[in-house]
Amino acid sequence: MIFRPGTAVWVEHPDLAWAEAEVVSSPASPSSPSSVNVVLSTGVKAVVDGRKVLPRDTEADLGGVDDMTKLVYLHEPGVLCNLARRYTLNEIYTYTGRILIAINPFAKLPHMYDMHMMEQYRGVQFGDLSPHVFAVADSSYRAMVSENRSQSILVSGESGAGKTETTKLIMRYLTFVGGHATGDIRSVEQQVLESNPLLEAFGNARTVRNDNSSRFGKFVEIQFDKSGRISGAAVRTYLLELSRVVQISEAERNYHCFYQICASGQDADKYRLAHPRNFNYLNQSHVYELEGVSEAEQYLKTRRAMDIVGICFSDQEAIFRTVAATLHLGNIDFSPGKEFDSSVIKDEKCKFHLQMAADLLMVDASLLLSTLCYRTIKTPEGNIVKAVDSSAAVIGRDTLAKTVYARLFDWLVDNINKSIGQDMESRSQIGVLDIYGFECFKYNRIRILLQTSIAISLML
Ligand SMILES: Nc1ncnc2c1ncn2[C@@H]1O[C@H](COP(=O)(O)OP(=O)(O)OP(=O)(O)O)[C@@H](O)[C@H]1O
Repeated sequence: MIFRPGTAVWVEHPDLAWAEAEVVSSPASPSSPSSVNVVLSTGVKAVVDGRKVLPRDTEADLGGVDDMTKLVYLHEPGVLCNLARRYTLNEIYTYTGRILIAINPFAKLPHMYDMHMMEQYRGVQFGDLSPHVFAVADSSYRAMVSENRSQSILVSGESGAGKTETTKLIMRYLTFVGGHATGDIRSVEQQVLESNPLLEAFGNARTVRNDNSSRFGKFVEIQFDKSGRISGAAVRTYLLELSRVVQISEAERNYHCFYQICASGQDADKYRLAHPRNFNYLNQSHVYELEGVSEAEQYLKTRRAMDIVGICFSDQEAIFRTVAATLHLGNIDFSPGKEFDSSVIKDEKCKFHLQMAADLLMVDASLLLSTLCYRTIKTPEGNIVKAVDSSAAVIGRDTLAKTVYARLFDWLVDNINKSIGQDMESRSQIGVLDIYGFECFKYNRIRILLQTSIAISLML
């Protein structure tokens, strides 16, 4: 693009992402035909790559526009500048056509979500009022009723962007407009929310961006009868990040339940647990505590959530036995055996953890050990038992820990659904997909690459 001198432009900036500038001359020199001489709004002169210069609308409203399709230039700096202008005025929501962009306010805004606000958005045409998450929920509800078709709302964004909070707000609004068919005092929203501490204890962890990051995808399905009243709900979870059970990066943590059980006092003693620094699955990062969080209190909260969901005492005991067993399992280490490519348990300490893991899982300790140190290969002539080296034994141990944890999580979700009450014959549903947040690191692991590509393909 050729820019005439005096043209208002955006130029890429290492700290600000984009900076306001004005073209002085273009091209800067015959030897570099694509570069442009600009002067930034700070007065600094610069020569920039003309391919990274974008036009700027000098007449744009200083308060921003509520729908970005109204922008003269719908490019990255235009969008960012508009969102920033609105955010300065405490407008955290902006539309781009039917898409709602929400900026995390990191502050409580009760007036934004109270009953009065819900009344205001009820039945109002999308776009008639200021952008709001209730407008999205309302238009979805009305489309479901008038078209008699199920709807879904996709909530996506970076880790810590506010997806889970937004999902809760959508549920609150749907409960408000949909009521409950059976007149149950505990609303579906309440029931789904009451199960949250439980899901969070087992499926949330600290990441670099969020102390309470959901490490699983969640599809909350609100079911409606033919008159548009809520008749049930279900929570479907998927893609729990299992690698976290056995491997964590510095500054992150494993799932909350592990720290909670270590701080549970008598229960921790019963399961022969100690401070998290003593367990291989927890001490790969040195973050053991979260600011303002008492793990002992959280443990009681998780127990209470289990009571609410209707998990009986003996099942609760079995759940925490499994969690404790996972920690002991992670402390079983191996040394090379006498024979080539074989392994043996490393020392007395490891033998203690093996015995504990076996007792808690209610399996035979020597059988557990041989399962980890040997592999059975099925052949047409019969089974061949082959020893494995110590690194393969460690992989086997970690796979076992991840599998046990995955089964435990699925079992919990099944119980939550039984407690909430699904309507198998519902007429239509509104599904809210809270896809788990992607993270941007300098070097992204394959998991993050896959997560991000799923999030992007769902958005398209
Ligand atoms: N609308 C909002 N109003 C007030 N605070 C908010 C809002 N949205 C998010 N927050 C704040 O941001 C924090 C992180 O939000 P949330 O847990 O919803 O992020 P997330 O996108 O679900 O993250 P992750 O993908 O890591 O699970 C919340 O604990 C809350 O403090």
